[in-house]
Amino acid sequence: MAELAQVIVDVPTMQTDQPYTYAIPKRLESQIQVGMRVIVPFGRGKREVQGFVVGIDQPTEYDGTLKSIIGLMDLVPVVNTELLQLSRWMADQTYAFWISCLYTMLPNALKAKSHRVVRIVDEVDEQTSLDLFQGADELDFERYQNDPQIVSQLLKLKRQGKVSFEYQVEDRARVKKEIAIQPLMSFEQYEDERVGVRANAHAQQRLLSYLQQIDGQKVKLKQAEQQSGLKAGTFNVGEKRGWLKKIAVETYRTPAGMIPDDQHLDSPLKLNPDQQAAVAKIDQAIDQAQNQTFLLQGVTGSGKTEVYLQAMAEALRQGKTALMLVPEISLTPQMVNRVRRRFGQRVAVLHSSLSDGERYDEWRRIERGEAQVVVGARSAVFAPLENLGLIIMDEEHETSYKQDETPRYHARDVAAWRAEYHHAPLVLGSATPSLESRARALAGVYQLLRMPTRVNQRPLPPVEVVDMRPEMQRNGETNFSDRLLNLLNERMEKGEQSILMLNRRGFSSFIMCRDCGFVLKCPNCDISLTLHMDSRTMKCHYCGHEEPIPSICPQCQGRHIRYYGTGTEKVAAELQQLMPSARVIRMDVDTTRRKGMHAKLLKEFGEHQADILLGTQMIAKGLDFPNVTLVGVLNADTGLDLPDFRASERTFDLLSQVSGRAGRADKPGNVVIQTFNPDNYAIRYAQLHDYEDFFKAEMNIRYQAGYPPYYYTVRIMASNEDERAAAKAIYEIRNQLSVSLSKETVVLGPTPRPIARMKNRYYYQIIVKYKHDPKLHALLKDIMRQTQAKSRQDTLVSIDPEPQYFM
Ligand SMILES: Nc1ncnc2c1ncn2[C@@H]1O[C@H](COP(=O)(O)OP(=O)(O)OP(=O)(O)O)[C@@H](O)[C@H]1O
Ligand SMILES: [Zn+2]
Repeated sequence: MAELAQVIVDVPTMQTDQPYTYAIPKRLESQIQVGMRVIVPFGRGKREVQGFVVGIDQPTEYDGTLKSIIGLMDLVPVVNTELLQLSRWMADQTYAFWISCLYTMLPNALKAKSHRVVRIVDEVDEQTSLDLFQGADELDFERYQNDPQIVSQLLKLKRQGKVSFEYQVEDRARVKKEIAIQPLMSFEQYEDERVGVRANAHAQQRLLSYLQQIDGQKVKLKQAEQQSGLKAGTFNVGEKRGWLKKIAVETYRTPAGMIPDDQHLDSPLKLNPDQQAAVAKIDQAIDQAQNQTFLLQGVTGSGKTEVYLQAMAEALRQGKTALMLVPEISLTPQMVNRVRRRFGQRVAVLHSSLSDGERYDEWRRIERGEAQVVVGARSAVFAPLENLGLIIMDEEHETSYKQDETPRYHARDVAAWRAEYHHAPLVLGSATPSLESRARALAGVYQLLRMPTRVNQRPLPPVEVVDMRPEMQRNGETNFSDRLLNLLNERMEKGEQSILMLNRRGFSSFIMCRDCGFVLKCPNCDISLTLHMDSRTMKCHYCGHEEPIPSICPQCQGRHIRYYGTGTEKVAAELQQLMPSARVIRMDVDTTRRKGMHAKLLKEFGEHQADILLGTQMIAKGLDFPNVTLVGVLNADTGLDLPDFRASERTFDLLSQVSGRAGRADKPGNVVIQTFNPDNYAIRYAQLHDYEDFFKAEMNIRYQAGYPPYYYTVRIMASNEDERAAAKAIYEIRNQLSVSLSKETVVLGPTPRPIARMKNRYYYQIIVKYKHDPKLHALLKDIMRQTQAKSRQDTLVSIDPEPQYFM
């Protein structure tokens, strides 16, 4: 008789994308659990790979031919039952390997081949310490994992809280330690010591009474120094005299910013009737554990955040946990701070600019149940929260919720899956919902909650559209219309602030030779190089290729090279010339590259250290500054010409979002939108703050053209360094599809992808549009399987369900 485990191995190919059966050695039988990582032999030779245990079978008779698991990587599962199921569903939905989905859910620190150590975190008796740890305070678990006696001893110590198990990938992913002091004597013993110490040795006397005061508890040294007002040296003396001992205790790295302590939290605001109605509906769903999806459609400044916060509070009151997703969290420090100020220590924050160590610490706080509220960007949707009572997705229309590499999941779908698993409501919030979500609300699949007015009946700011064509004729090339400049000056005189946005969507600065028209392109990709003034180079945004800015045209040797496109730098320079006394903060990828810069610049602006905040799209979202009464969009139309059916929707969203930053408090606001397409419908409806009519117009266009939400879409791409091979592969796929798909399904292409060459590979694509095609899913899985099997041909095939971009 033997127990068998089902293991998904870390060999991401189609052939291995299924559980393999391994025998569980006797010594591991009592410890192994589903969701743990293991080391197993794989393939011929002595190759050892990592894997995840995804199932353990009933003991069976077996003939001894199976390979055995070599060792355990974990003592507790790193993936719980829910996430394991989710990973499997996700692999199926996104045409990705199961193993890739499993790793996607884990923090980096647990991804690479990790190394485990066992550390003493609390006193263990001397014998154990000598026997097991040989007097040191940590041991290398790798060396002992196959010794059942040692393992069981360690497990016992772990249960007693005396040792911790840690995964080490690199130093930065280590558990962080801090020195603490541990009093060694009783109150009376300290009393006796005091008598022995000279009365004028004030510091030592103070230390003794401090030690009495903390009553046997260990206190972090830094904190002890603060509380007692004593210097580190005094604690050293105390240690020599045997009054205390220094120990290392585990601490968490807290990402950016202080967490307020629980006495200084914000209290909830008094809700207005719309907010109240929304919160009541959501609370009811939480209380009754109803898996309902709500679409909270509230104009900018309608107080959606307060609705989120109060609904999350309800989930906590019910003893449940809450997950809040926000797009690109580093761009919304204000939002994170509001959540932290409301829930304090119970909040964990997850986002991409955390270091691996910080992320790992936050993950552990969640996994251990110490944090019950999680705020984070896309991948936070996998936060190992148990007992979820509510999931919120703010700005649900944002494309950053879709991952554009494998596994190509959309966080909205994953959130919906988890909400269903936990019988919890899901709240999708936006001022400008995606057409897909709004259509679902219309069909009654989602429940629509509306907040059509701003808090306290403040008006939405009037929006003026300025046609830049006559402006240019009058004033020559400029980024500032007379109207915008007048308003900017007026605001400055009144001591009010302005936000200016330079729309960089689908747009880059490039150079062109005026004599021959030559444009400098990337040698590896089918795209022009972007000018970067800060590093004085031309860069490719796809492959990273970099070269100096040419002063002579490489084609005709002419000297008339011109810079096209407008960067924030150039606009800032023009602004400084037009308004010499204005204090301007510039915010773009260059000025915010360093960690924490984004938050710092926003803080400065919030403290009115500048009159104007000039930035790219990154300033459009979520900012709430009461003193901002003017928003200017310098170029509204740059995104409109992209070969993408969502171009108008994105432009409308962006303009609505950024307009919403003006006049949010008592002072009324104004918005100026500069454009070369003043009659474009996306711009006109944004001017009128008219989501409803934009929705109708855009739905009509989508209907005519057969695009989402009337159809679902899948993009299939094939790439190869050899262009003909890529084309051949995509035609084969096309043929295969056309044989078996339903009549209603439309296959567009094959065509070269709009950016046809990238990193020296040629790309071809097919777009499949379908309404209901029962065979498609299986067919696509087949295609995936076949193309993977033929991998020696060097053709890569990817399948992207509901792509957000078609470039
Ligand atoms: N019930 C309330 N009473 C008073 N002030 C409120 C109330 N609800 C929200 N506010 C305030 O109104 C402002 C706007 O609210 P909030 O930022 O939540 O809006 P929002 O709908 O999330 O906006 P956006 O979509 O533009 O980010 C905030 O300063 C918030 O503190
Ligand atoms: Zn390139």
